[in-house]
Amino acid sequence: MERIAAAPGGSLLSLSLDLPEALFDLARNGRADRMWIAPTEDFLGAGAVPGFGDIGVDRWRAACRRWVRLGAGQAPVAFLTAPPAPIGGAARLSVPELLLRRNGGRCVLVLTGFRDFAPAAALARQWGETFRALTAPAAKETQGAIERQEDFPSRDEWRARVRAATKAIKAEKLEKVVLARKRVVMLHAPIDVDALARRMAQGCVEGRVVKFPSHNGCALAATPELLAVKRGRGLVSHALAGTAPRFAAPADDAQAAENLLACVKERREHALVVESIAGAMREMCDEVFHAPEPGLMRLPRLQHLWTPVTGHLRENFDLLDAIAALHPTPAVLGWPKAPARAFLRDTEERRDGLYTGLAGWIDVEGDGEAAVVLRCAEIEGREARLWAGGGIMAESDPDAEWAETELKLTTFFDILGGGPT
Ligand SMILES: C=C(O[C@@H]1C=C(C(=O)O)C=C[C@H]1O)C(=O)O
Repeated sequence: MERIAAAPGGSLLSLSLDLPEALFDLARNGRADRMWIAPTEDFLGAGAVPGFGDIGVDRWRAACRRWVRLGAGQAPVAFLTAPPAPIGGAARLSVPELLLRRNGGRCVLVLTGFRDFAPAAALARQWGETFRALTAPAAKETQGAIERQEDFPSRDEWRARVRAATKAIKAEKLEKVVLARKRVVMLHAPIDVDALARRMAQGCVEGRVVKFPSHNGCALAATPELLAVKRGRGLVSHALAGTAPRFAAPADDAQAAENLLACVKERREHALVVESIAGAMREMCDEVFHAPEPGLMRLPRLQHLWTPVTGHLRENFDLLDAIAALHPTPAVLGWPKAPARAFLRDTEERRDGLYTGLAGWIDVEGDGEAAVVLRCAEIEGREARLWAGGGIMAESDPDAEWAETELKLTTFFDILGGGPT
């Protein structure tokens, strides 16, 4: 309290405290506004520092230069989002009042506030309240059965949309466009998003579970796609495009993988993404590298062509520059980007919530991660709006694309209770 009182006014102030693991688990079972649960690292956020709940990149950079840091030394973190692919654009940031971080067996609580003329005790009281709200016992878990569901567009409309896209591609207006569709699922009882997030995190092979507030509720995803990971000067972006189903029988599964790796259409679709990412990275990085052939990312229902692209960021470029340059990739928008965007605008595809947008975190040193929000839903009360899409190329078949999006939808639908787990 004395050190807080002595800190200069007009800047953000953070206090990091080591946290016993049991308290971390308590908070994880509580009501965090924002969650990032990944194999190597978990973040939970509660509350937002007044005036820093929705800030632009410049304001964040200015705040980082003056940040007063007390305590155990872990860097404070902001959560970031960027709009869905057809819009794209710069990230917005939110500085949590309370951040819980677990990595490498260490749990830390970072308390952040704006140091103004109010007494230090007022700041401490505010942190205490947010912590109690976060760790208050959760209501008993309920999971209503599915009452009804509907697909938008319908299957017939989807066929027409895919045909319109392949026609535009053949007319050489563009090379690829990512079409998406929505399933609106209504449950009998309000959806307990935190319980759902915990269930998703338990068996999550997709990589990371993210929960973020969105315009009309909250976005929840188990996403396999990382747009940008920065540690020090190292930057990695993962090209993920080209999809095949998984099969229970190992021989069938291996055959599907072989076909995917050999398929000219899927390889071309994937190569567009790799070339676009590598091109954007060369503007900011030295030593941009990727393997000449894609690998496979194998998920429970799907397998994807996958190429990590790595580079060393040059001086003066950071994670937020990388996001601005890379988002959206042709994996979720299409190629070239301008006609793909125009096609989606003219055909009035409106993506709810954060689907194909970004969710991530960044620390005051500029390290962080941004994931593409896929295999997700926007949840509001009893309703979950699930989204899935796929890259359309000249030779795409509407029914095959429907089947692919159907499999992508199952990642979330199964957890909601709609199918086998
Ligand atoms: C658009 C989605 O996925 C993207 C599209 C893919 C494809 O077209 O093959 C594969 C992975 C993702 O980059 C989605 O899951 O909704």
